[in-house]
Amino acid sequence: MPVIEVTDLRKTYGGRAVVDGVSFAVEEGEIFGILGPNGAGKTTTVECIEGLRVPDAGRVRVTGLDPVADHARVARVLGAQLQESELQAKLTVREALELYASFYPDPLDWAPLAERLGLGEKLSARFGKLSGGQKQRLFIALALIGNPRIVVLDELTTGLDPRARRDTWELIEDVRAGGVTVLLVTHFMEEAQRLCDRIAVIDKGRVAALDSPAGLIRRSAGATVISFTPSAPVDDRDLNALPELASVEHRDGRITLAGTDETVNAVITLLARHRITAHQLRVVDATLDDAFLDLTDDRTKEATA
Ligand SMILES: Nc1ncnc2c1ncn2[C@@H]1O[C@H](COP(=O)(O)OP(=O)(O)OP(=O)(O)O)[C@@H](O)[C@H]1O
Repeated sequence: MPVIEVTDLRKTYGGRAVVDGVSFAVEEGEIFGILGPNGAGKTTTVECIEGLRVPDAGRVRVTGLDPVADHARVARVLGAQLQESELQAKLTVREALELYASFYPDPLDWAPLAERLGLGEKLSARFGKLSGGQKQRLFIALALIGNPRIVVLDELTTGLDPRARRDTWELIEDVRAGGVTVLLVTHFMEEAQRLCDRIAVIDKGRVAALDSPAGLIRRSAGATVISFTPSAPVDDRDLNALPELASVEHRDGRITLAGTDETVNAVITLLARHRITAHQLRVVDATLDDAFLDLTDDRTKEATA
């Protein structure tokens, strides 16, 4: 059963549709990612789910509740990462954790949570004196302290060093293992690929694609890339006739083709037929990075169309 349902959501600022008919559903217990370029409308979408912005049109439901009309009840099931301005500089880490724990009927024990997030040594430090990464970790702790059914994390690991980022990923996996649904807005492909069960790619206020990370990679035009230096010239007409070919590039005597496994098999057959040897042959699978660029870059779309 979906715990978040967004149907034809629209939000306009100054006559410009920033969210332009977004629909998706997040199932209970999944880690659902929202990925998209800067200004795509991700935060606006997520803040409509949190009840912090009022949609111009469309419907949002969180565990069946309207986040605007039922704000107090939604706040009890949905934990969200705060914005920096929402905490006073003089508050200590311990005070912030105790204060936020007091808002909820069944909060988590804050001490182990702080420890898990590497804040155990910082309990007496004032918020204003924390580093960017420490503030970030405190915001994650505060999003989880109410023991929510759903947690919304926007730019979860921005500002964290690689070690802290990996620790946070493990924490999120533990949180999900405990039955919490996670909605994650991220710019980091590695993070999305590692954590998310499904991803909605949002571009210019619309859902450009919605699939598992592997599914998005498979969908991208050049899911497999083969490159080689041929021992003799290869006719461009033969290359362009290869099945499922997405692109051909010639550089310094090297040929790079993007396509699928079928393209790879066909080019090998083609070379064998002409008795051409493929020196330094490399075959690489596309990454989520490639899929993301492919799904959100107009030039690529125009080129493949
Ligand atoms: N309150 C507002 N008033 C006017 N324009 C806004 C407002 N909030 C957002 N916008 C505009 O809406 C667009 C989408 O913003 P949003 O923050 O949702 O994008 P985003 O996908 O989260 O981007 P980023 O990855 O940069 O955080 C941007 O062009 C932004 O300038």
